[in-house]
Amino acid sequence: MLSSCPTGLRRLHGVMGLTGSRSISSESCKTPQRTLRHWPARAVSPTTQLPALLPAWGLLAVAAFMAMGLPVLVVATKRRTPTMASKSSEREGLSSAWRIASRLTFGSARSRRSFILIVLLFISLALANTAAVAQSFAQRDYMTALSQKQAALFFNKLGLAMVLLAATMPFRSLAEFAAGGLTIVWRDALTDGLLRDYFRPKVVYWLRHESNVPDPDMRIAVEAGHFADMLVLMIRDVFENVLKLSGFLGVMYSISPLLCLVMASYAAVGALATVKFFGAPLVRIDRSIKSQEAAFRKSIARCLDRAEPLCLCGGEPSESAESRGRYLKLQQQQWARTFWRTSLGTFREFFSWAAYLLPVAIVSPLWLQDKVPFGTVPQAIMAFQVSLGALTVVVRKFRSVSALIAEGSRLEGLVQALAAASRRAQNPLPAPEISKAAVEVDGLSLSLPDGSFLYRQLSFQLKPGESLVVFGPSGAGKTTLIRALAGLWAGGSGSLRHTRPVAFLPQDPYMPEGSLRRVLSFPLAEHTLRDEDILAAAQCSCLGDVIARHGEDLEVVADWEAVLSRGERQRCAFCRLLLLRPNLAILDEATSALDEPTEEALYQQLLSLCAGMSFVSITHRPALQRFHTHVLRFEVDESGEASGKFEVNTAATP
Ligand SMILES: Nc1ncnc2c1ncn2[C@@H]1O[C@H](COP(=O)(O)OP(=O)(O)OP(=O)(O)O)[C@@H](O)[C@H]1O
Repeated sequence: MLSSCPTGLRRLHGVMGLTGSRSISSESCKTPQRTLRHWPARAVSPTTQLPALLPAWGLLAVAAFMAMGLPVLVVATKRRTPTMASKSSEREGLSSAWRIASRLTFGSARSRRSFILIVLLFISLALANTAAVAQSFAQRDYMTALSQKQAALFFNKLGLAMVLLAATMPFRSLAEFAAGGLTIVWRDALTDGLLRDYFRPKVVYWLRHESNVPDPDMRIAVEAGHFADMLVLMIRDVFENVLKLSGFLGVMYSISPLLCLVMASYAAVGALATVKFFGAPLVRIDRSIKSQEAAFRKSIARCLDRAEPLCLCGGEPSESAESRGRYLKLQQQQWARTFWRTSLGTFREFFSWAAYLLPVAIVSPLWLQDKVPFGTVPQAIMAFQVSLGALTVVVRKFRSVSALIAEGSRLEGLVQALAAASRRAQNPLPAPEISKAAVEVDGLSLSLPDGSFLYRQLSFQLKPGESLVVFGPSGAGKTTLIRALAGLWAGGSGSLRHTRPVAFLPQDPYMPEGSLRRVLSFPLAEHTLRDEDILAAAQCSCLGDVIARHGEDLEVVADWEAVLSRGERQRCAFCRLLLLRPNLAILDEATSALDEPTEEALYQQLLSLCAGMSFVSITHRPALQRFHTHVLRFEVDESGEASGKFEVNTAATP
């Protein structure tokens, strides 16, 4: 039966594995023999089918490389001239997106799940596409039957086409499910990795101070999800197109090798033109729009965060002008993108319309010369369109490709910045070490980023249980000393050692979101503490009125940053200190917003409840001196450099 089929069709049987005697296509082979007088029946044995298809596959490889690989290489290897921007941690182009994508697939804890879902996606798409190719044969047959007015054969083949169409549905649903699952797994892997790096000790500090990534929140919370979404869509497209290509290229080659060659050249020219002329500008503009959108959003969010001081100083008009300016910059880029997208769209439109005429021009003469049945003409058009579509996926999806590359490079920029911040956090200068003494500072010199020194050769020592008050003019470097003790400074030399655990209380304490219990016990795990201990510590921190106002309910939730006064926030931090009871407490103007009697009451509590604990206080209030055993006094000379004088406090309260 096969030997009587047309050569090309038999070749396709080999490719599609449809060589069974009752297969759809072998059925269809009978029809033309019965109905078409001039259809040549060239006999080719099944064993020669694969070698005969080698030219088609060679052509496919070259065409696929030219249409997909080469343009992608052009974008990936495109480098900007070295500028300040290109020195940034933002990695450019496809290589960044690729690094992120490959980490998701191979380097994450979820790679097994990803692999299973990718295989499921591939198999379901392969089955759906096999059904689609088989359907194209049924279509050819019913069109031929229609042209020859063979009603019975027409309805028979039409029914077969409908069955095949229905068969693709479950495979399509399965592919949809696998793609959805893969998006979730990849977003999870990406978000998890970024969050873990973001919340490593002290990383956010260095990210804020030394990186040029102004919007990590946006990248983690929004763009990671979007990137995973687009990446899965892209992979699905590539799978689908490769499968279509392998199915329909065989069909096309069986009809006319010339058609195959024309299609491959046409696709290669189209894809190269797209990437060469539209690629680089669109990727660059997309990335710039992302950054400007983030800056615009941040300028609005900042005003909400600092609503009270902004309203009090009447800064709305000024901030409005600032935000408007950022928006106008964004708008300029949006116009540029619209221009490039319009040009790309026009090119694509022209490209696809011209593609309709080519198969008609090549295959119609064959039918007119009775070399092929009529159904071959629509089949060739369909195969040409599908194969061309597959080869020009870069052309058709270039908007998504450029957005994917832009977001991939921004995420890679964040990954790089987090890695740099993490290295910085592990290597502060000077690096604080653990000591048995409360604090030991020996020959400490701290410098600013411009290389100038705040002070040099500072030395002092505090034994366990001793305390130190630090005085000095504004800008002398008192807080910088605290930063160095916390490992948050990167300019200096000398030795810096202190006992652990240590608690730092800044002037403006961190207020977490959540319940009053969390605010009073942060960063301790709040549910490991008993209510009565938290309430007692709050009472000792002069927070009785705040607790009473909330009905002594520790579960009450509010925007504590906005609800509590600065003095109340400072008292919350004091409450945490009483619960934590570390070996060393460092208070940087931690009671500056309190009235003097409350401040003194808190220090009294510190001395009585935390006996044996050492503490260092930075303050501008001389009245606090009596609660400390030692004093460090900074003075600044004419050159702007400070020097510190350390002495025992003879006026300390016993
Ligand atoms: N990251 C930084 N980059 C550049 N200069 C900095 C940085 N951090 C601090 N400085 C400068 O270092 C100096 C010391 O700052 P620091 O905050 O230690 O002063 P201070 O003595 O605590 O002042 P105040 O009493 O006003 O709080 C200031 O002139 C400040 O501008």
